Amino acid sequence: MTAPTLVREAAGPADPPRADAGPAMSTNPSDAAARSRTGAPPLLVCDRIDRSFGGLKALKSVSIAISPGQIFGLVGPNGSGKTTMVNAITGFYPPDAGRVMFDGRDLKGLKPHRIARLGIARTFQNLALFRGMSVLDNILVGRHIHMRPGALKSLFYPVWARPAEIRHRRHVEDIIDFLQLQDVRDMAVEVIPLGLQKRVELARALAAEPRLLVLDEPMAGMNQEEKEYMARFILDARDAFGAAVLLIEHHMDVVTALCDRLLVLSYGEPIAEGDPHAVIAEPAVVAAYLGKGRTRAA
Ligand SMILES: Nc1ncnc2c1ncn2[C@@H]1O[C@H](COP(=O)(O)OP(=O)(O)OP(=O)(O)O)[C@@H](O)[C@H]1O
Repeated sequence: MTAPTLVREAAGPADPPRADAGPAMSTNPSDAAARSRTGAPPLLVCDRIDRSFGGLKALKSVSIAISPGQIFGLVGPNGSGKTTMVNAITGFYPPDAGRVMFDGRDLKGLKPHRIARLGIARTFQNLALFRGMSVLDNILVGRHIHMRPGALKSLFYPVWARPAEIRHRRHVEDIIDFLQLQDVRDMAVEVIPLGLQKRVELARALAAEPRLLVLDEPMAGMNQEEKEYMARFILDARDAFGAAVLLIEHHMDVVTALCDRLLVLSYGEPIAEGDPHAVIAEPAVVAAYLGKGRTRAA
């Protein structure tokens, strides 16, 4: 198998605008930016999110808008608040202030599993796979949000559940083919290389059929070839499934190659947003990465 090259592909197809979509928050500049790329209203809008841990302000008025089919990069030095932002969106650490709207719906008060059911799937910075389970079974876990057997259905398990189970397995097999995991599908997940484990996490997220895919450092610890495969799979996933992607990544070559738009955080604050190539050249961004020019404010 030849490694795909890490090149920017033409933007993928956007979902047609949904008549009922789009929160009424068009004053947000990110919102306008998201809309301008595809013409579709944003799928995700985070409006001035704050989040503290004790006296530490991990996020200070962070706004994001992502439209269907867009790959949005979120970068920043270690501890700048990227994972906290992911946790605010996915319901693990609800914001102290600000709103998260997904497809026009306010996510306030919703638990992570309810948010997942609305169509947001994530991968974790540190792998969160089930050791002792096969690759196939780990990916099947991603289908659980679509498995809701009622008491009556359970009573007639063979009649109701079998066809559903076959459907779920077929969907998972398609994803295994899509991500080229056939050779390891029956292996215990902990014995396969890290690069493939990361791919299994992506597969599990895709199994949920998300409309927004949140990828927290999907290439951490990978060598160049593995990074190039993963980059190709992210682009293909966006194109094949029409999902929007929020990508957190430290590798700048990846970010500039994949992302349509980039937001940089430093000490929990947005310091630059826009075209990835332009953003990473901004003096404030260079200074943040070199650790110059700012002192941490609590
Ligand atoms: N559960 C928590 N309790 C206390 N502090 C936390 C918690 N989660 C995050 N923080 C703090 O919030 C700040 C932002 O952390 P976060 O993990 O969001 O940064 P990050 O940009 O994702 O960093 P990295 O690139 O190292 O993963 C850090 O100072 C971190 O120590």
